[in-house]
Amino acid sequence: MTPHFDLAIIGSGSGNSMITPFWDDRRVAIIDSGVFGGTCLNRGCIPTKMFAYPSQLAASAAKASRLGVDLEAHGARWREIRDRIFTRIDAISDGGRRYRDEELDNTTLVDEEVRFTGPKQLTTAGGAVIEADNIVVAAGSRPVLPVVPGIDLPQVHTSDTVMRVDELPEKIIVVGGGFIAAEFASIFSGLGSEVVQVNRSPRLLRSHDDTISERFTELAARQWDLRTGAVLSSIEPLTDGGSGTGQRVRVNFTAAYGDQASATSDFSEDANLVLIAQGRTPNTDRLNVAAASEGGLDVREDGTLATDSFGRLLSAGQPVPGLWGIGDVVNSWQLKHVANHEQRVVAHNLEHPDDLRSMELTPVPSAVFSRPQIATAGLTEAEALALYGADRISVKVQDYGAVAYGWAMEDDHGLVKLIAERDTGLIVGAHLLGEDASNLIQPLIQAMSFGLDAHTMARGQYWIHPALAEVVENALLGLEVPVSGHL
Ligand SMILES: Cc1cc2nc3c(=O)[nH]c(=O)nc-3n(C[C@H](O)[C@H](O)[C@H](O)COP(=O)(O)OP(=O)(O)OC[C@H]3O[C@@H](n4cnc5c(N)ncnc54)[C@H](O)[C@@H]3O)c2cc1C
Ligand SMILES: NC(=O)c1ccc[n+]([C@@H]2O[C@H](COP(=O)([O-])OP(=O)(O)OC[C@H]3O[C@@H](n4cnc5c(N)ncnc54)[C@H](O)[C@@H]3O)[C@@H](O)[C@H]2O)c1
Repeated sequence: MTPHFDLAIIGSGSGNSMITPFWDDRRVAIIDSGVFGGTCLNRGCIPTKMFAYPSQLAASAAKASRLGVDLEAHGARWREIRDRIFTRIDAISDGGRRYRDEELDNTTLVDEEVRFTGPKQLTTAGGAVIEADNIVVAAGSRPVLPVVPGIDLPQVHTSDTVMRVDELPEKIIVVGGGFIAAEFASIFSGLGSEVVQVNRSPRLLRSHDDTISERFTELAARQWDLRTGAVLSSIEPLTDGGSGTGQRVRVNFTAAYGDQASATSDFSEDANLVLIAQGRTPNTDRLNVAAASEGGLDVREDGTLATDSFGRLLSAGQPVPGLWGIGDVVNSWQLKHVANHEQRVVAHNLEHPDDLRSMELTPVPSAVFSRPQIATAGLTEAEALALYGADRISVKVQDYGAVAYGWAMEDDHGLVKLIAERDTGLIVGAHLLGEDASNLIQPLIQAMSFGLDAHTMARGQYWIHPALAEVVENALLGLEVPVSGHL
């Protein structure tokens, strides 16, 4: 007999948190053909930050000498760092898997690839059919690999595998200029690898505000070998072996803009390891969504599945009863805190069909845990200019180096850039680059989320003196916006 569930969830990342106490007396299938716990836990947010922190410590030696302190980094014990990180992570993944598989009576773990074979019907790779009244698609995304000769060589990695290699690579080539490339170039250069980063466009982190993107590109070029205006064309094994960690590869790049104004010409670099970081694609194509409803599910141009604001999957623009979507497979933010919010909303909506709630949180913030860190929320200056026009916004760039704690740090690069509506003082964009940017931005996210205007935020509370947060206070005070009653 075909097993029938009240709820089936495809994906054990954010999908695993869908199983609230409401389901205790109901039958739930949690389906994942990969490692239990999904991307963030096993190969995403968490291990990367666990590598970023020791890397930052190693890199602090150079910073310290500017302040008259002689520190020396004697190298990083890669295997020890790797094993500390994954001993912890693998135990969490194994524990979560065991809990769902063995300890709970109401949940069934299906560790196979599934695809839709009918409305509310899934079939596993092994041919087992599963039916469920409700299906939540939380199938995530995966790295995009360019189709070039040599891409299958064992020296070529993505973020899925690079954190588990046996040796710290002597030399690594990072291909790409987004979040993942920025974080791994920072991690490996901090730990002592020679890093060459190659990006197609002249600027790194191009989706960020121009001031941030320009400053980060400049700082990256000071810390590792940055080449821009080039694309990967092929990778070939080198027969002479090379020193250090196994056989090296030769990585060939072509000038991205042909004969045009680019200063770059074709070039090759040898390395022990190549990291491809050219974006992630939603796992929609693994699901056979054409069979999920009459007429199939709606797929957006970027490959994500379309949902309404309640998280219901759509077919011809209409919600399909019982089908829901969360996370990277439905939104292009590809951020864990966004997936978590969507999960909470859909969990509520499944439990309360007569009181549906919308995904409502704005703005969506993010941080790049690179060296230096970057944090952002809301509109870039270019977006604000296009939306409001120059005379309706005020922009302030405040350097870390201009506040007391910045003097203590002898900071020469950190900045806070704020964009606000001139007539209301509401903050519409916040962009930070520098020490602890991922934490410093949080009060700005709070103000933007709750509609607090810039002057009230600056003068309606104490700012601890002389904490680094004064850089945010000063940026707020530098905006040309209405003055509140606070002194
Ligand atoms: C290197 C890296 C660093 C990151 N750092 C951060 C960060 O610092 N902060 C942040 O907010 N975000 C970060 N992210 C993004 C974050 O990890 C993702 O947004 C988040 O994990 C997405 O969760 P999800 O539940 O949508 O999908 P996932 O966690 O990817 O879960 C999807 C699961 O579905 C399974 N699956 C897919 N298709 C099928 C199928 N057909 N059958 C069976 N199983 C299937 C997969 O095996 C997978 O386990 C990072 C990502 C990467 C790659
Ligand atoms: N700290 C974080 O929150 C964090 C960290 C890592 C990843 N993530 C999430 O994962 C997503 C994926 O990260 P990512 O760095 O792979 O993607 P990304 O979109 O941030 O960057 C992709 C890079 O690849 C380049 N690229 C794309 N196609 C190319 C092509 N054909 N040829 C040459 N270059 C090309 C782009 O120009 C860009 O520089 C991010 O968008 C982010 O949402 C978040």
